[in-house]
Amino acid sequence: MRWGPLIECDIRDEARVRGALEMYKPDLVAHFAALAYVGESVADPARYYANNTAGTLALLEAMRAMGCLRLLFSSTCAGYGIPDHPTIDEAHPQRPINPYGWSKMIVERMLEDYGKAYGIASVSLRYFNAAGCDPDGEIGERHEPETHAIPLVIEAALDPDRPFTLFGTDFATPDGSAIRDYVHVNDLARAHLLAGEMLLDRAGTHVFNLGTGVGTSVFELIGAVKRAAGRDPVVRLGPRREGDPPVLVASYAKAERELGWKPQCSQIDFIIETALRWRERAALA
Ligand SMILES: O=c1ccn([C@@H]2O[C@H](COP(=O)(O)OP(=O)(O)O[C@H]3O[C@H](CO)[C@H](O)[C@H](O)[C@H]3O)[C@@H](O)[C@H]2O)c(=O)[nH]1
Repeated sequence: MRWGPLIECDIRDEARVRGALEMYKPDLVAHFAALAYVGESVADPARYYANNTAGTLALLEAMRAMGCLRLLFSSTCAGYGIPDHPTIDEAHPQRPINPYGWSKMIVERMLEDYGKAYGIASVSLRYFNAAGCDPDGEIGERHEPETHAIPLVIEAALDPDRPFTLFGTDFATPDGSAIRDYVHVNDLARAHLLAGEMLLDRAGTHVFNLGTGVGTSVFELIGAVKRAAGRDPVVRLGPRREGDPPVLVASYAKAERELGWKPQCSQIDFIIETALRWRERAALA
């Protein structure tokens, strides 16, 4: 498949999106961008509903108007809320516990309805914890402000003046810290290619978990950074962050069965190694 241009624009600007669709006449649209900070969504839900939910609605309307009827949507595991059991498949009920999760779950609902009423075919990819960087150290994540655990633990290992605050040590997990399923961005990228191929000849509304089936606690993350950086990150123990579920781990069996996808480079040590390489390179730039 040939992938078209990456267009950076406010998707709420329907006229601009229509213009881009008019110019490129794509067979499908992949919509990656979103606000994705759990804590921020609790403090400022309006931004999340405006960007993630209303923005995707405007995008869908532009697509419908221009006759582009396939969408690849970056969704999230945050829709699962507090899971009933440790490893979750796509049939697990969706009941988010933060506005971020709701803002995306509503889009998934819209996609069902748009599929039935207007024939929009879609794949929602429910990312678990997207992590790691391009192994060459050329592409990585930089958020302002940074809120994600991996870059912050790395920062705390490299700069003792920027300690890492661990949010919650009283979860019902073996070491008391929250468990997440970290999946390397290159594995996520490959899933998009496969899902895009699938959408070209399959109608309907589809959802897939993208995770590894392996959970890593925040304490284990700190241990992995210590191994990679050769230094102890400075850590402070803090209270839980509002909206944080204790455990989120994916079953990716459906993606394996229907997309032929499985994680290939999401071992936690590799994720940390690539994130550290990117951070060191970015510091030199
Ligand atoms: O300074 C920090 C930052 C994070 N954490 C902990 O580290 C874990 C991972 O936190 P991140 O902020 O890195 O990631 P989240 O799990 O909050 O968020 C991720 O998972 C969400 C679902 O809950 C969404 O999918 C979201 O897009 C994705 O970034 C959590 O237990 C969090 O409490 C800390 O202890 N201290």
